[in-house]
Amino acid sequence: MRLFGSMEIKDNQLYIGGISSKELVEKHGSPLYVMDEALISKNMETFKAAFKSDRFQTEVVYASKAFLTTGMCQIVDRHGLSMDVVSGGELFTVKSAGFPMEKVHMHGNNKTWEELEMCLDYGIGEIIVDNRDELDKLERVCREKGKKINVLLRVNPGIEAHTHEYIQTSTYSSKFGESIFDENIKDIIKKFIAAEHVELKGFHCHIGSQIFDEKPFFAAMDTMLKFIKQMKDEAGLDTTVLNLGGGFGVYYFDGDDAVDFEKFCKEMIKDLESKLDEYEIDLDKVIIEPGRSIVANAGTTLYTVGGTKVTYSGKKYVFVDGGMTDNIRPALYQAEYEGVIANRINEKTEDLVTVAGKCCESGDLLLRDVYLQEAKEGDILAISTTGAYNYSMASNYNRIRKPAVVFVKDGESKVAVKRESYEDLIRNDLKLY
Ligand SMILES: Cc1ncc(COP(=O)(O)O)c(C=O)c1O
Ligand SMILES: N[C@@H](CCCC[NH3+])C(=O)O
Repeated sequence: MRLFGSMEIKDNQLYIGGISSKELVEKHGSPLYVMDEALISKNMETFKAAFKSDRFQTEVVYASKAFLTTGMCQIVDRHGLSMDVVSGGELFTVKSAGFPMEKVHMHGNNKTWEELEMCLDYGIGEIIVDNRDELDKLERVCREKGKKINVLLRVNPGIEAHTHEYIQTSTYSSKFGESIFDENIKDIIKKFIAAEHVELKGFHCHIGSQIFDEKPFFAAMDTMLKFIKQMKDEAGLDTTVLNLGGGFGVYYFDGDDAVDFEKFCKEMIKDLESKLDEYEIDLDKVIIEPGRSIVANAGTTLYTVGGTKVTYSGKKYVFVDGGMTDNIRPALYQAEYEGVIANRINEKTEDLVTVAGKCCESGDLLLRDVYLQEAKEGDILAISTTGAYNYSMASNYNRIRKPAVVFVKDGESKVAVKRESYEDLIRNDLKLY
């Protein structure tokens, strides 16, 4: 298993943030989401330092869908990043954490009336409007409240990125945004420009997630710049902000060629600057929205092994006390991960096993056909790179209690989310009779 951030091996054990896996599980129980705070901070600072230009303002917006808790909002705030939210729930969390509302960007392809009202009541910085109908909705809410709001229009530049089809967002049939190839696009932009309560600041695009190949990002950027020029010339677009979204691929398992985001951001800025000259346009601000690349490698899930089984066909399973309820990604995207027996990490990895969770689904598999140290009941299994889209996509299936989340740093662990209790499971249930 590749080690990230503060991970180290001492006394035959995996340590994260200066604490052994055994101590973490003894103190906080299992399964346990462990977040390496120093690595999250480092990633944020890297993005901030690398995504800078003398030519235009830049803004790094953390895509909170990847992982959001109140404590995470505090970390994002400490590092001066902005925040992208896509629902009333994310927005409420961010507001309740005391995060500055002017740095919040609201997304979503189907914002409800209630969510649009929240955006205006909370005074958020910007709404990314998904489509022409949403503009009408937003105008109505603004009119009723006597308020104005800055917006970007999400457009689809039609760039196919090589990633799982479920997480591509810029194919011609994607549900997100208005296509730049729509025959009415000029009129749509004019409608935005003419809108009384809405200030169109520019455009947003996001081509997908977990993308390794850098070419589609550059292609999207180029297409967007040409589109901006066209809209300036043909639709009278004035000030311009360009938000290029997120999607930078990270390492999960052997063979993944992660985007070096420091180098990539610098190249992106250089390319943008030279294209602005080439196309004779100016941008006021360029924004990126990394989610996964900030938190994925900083997360490790610790499980307790309940036992093993060899099937009639000879397949060996290791059973753990979590599964698809805390990590849906293998079942949803056939995602692959790396794992180790964290309390005997130096032992040889000679046992070919599949790690299964405890849900009533044959597809509830966390690691498929991997070599591990020989696992026994009571061992701790660590799976790395679970910081993004694990906790945030956790489910209620089989009423398995959701794990606690702890942040670790310099030998200290802080609980960021308490483990769900049995009482929590029925807290909102009402008897019908
Ligand atoms: C609009 C938007 N911005 C940013 C992101 C973050 O993407 P990632 O976590 O891959 O960086 C997403 C998710 O794919 C998204 O839909
Ligand atoms: N949830 C997805 C990615 C979607 C990103 C948000 N648009 C994942 O786990 O990889």
